[in-house]
Amino acid sequence: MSAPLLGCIADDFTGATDLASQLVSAGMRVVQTIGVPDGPLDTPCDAVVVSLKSRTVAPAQAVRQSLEALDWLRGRGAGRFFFKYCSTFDSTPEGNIGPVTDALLDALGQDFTLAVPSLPANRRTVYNGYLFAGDVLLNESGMQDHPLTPMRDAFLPRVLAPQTRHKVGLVSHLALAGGAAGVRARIAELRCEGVGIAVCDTLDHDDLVAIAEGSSDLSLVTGGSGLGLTIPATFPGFLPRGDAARLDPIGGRALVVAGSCSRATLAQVEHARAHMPAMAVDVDALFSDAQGHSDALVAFAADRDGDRPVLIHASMPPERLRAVQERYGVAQSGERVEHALATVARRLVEAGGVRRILVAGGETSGAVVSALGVTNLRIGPTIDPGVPWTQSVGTAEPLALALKSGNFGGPDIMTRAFERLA
Ligand SMILES: Nc1ncnc2c1ncn2[C@@H]1O[C@H](COP(=O)(O)OP(=O)(O)O)[C@@H](O)[C@H]1O
Ligand SMILES: O=C(O)[C@@H](O)C(=O)COP(=O)(O)O
Repeated sequence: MSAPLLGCIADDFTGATDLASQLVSAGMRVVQTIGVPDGPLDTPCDAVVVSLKSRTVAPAQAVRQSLEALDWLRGRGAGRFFFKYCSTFDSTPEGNIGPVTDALLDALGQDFTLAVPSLPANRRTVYNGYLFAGDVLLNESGMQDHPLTPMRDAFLPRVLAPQTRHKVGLVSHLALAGGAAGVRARIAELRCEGVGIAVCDTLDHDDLVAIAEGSSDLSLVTGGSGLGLTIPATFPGFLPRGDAARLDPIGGRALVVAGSCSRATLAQVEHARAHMPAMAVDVDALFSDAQGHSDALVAFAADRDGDRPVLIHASMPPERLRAVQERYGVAQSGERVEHALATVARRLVEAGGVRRILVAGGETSGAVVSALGVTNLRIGPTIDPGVPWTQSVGTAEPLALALKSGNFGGPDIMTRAFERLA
């Protein structure tokens, strides 16, 4: 089997489907694996995206998982690599963007890479090193209240510097004005200055074209999924394929599971509550009687007729979330909620006839997909930018899964997604 051109390592599952979907849009055949596979790759493809759940684990663990993924991808013959993290640069003060980038560079014997989080299609742009989400700076976008990775500084070189042992620099919009040649020249300059990781400004798609072309001789690039649209064309001789996004039709009951507390998901949950039966997770009940509360959630969702989706959500606004986290701890409450949502989804698939699931939230998606025993995902049509329908491989029956990044999607995505599938 021919080797994939591009090997990708994604630090969460929604991020992985986001990247996979951009690569598919650019005409690549993509396989998305859940974790690092045990064996060889049995499907021909142009790119492989290994989905990890490494965004918020301890840095040493994230590094270990990422190096295992790199080894496996190299073993499959991939020659260029992409470390995918969030377009809002989600990280803790210790990592894991810096430590994983350092480790991948070392393993590849390289001393330089780019950090390109931008995703202009979803209005994530970078200007003079400052990351914007929509019209506002990252730290005013709601991300300052993220349950696990609150982002309180929009100046990315300053966020990255304490996480890496490399000197951090900037490829600014001034260099991008010179197109791919401008990027190449700036990279050469930064290398002479001893910079190891350069954050890239990006305002629009043309900038992503210039960055992809100007960095095509780097073994490793890092960033958000935006570059996924422009990297494929930089492989000499690559011919985009037209049939990359076809999936089998999947019937069965529909479920929405929301564990994201982002502004976008909160608005989507509010919209969905007006259009489908919905039950909120009670975190206190999860701590006093996890099994009993899980039974109640399953019973609520199972006791519905017809094709209309049912919503189970833990999502809550920042002030209520803070109170929960003060009571039970950030990590402990997050894990408890993820485990509960994943258990409910698994039980409803095993015994409730659920075959179509939209999950909101990256960590939540990781927990759900792992509980369902998915090994690979085939990437299908896009619902909203960065959110494709996918089809599971490895489950007893194929499932239709949409793994939605917390911040992605229009207000009605939780209803519209299922219409798109029909
Ligand atoms: N009510 C809640 N109380 C405590 N933690 C919660 C609650 N709702 C969600 N969480 C946790 O918040 C985290 C949200 O992260 P994630 O699923 O990655 O969403 P996003 O995509 O917005 O980052 C998860 O760990 C989830 O379990
Ligand atoms: O880059 C992005 O914004 C997404 O692909 C992503 O990584 C989403 O992460 P979550 O917001 O945790 O779902």
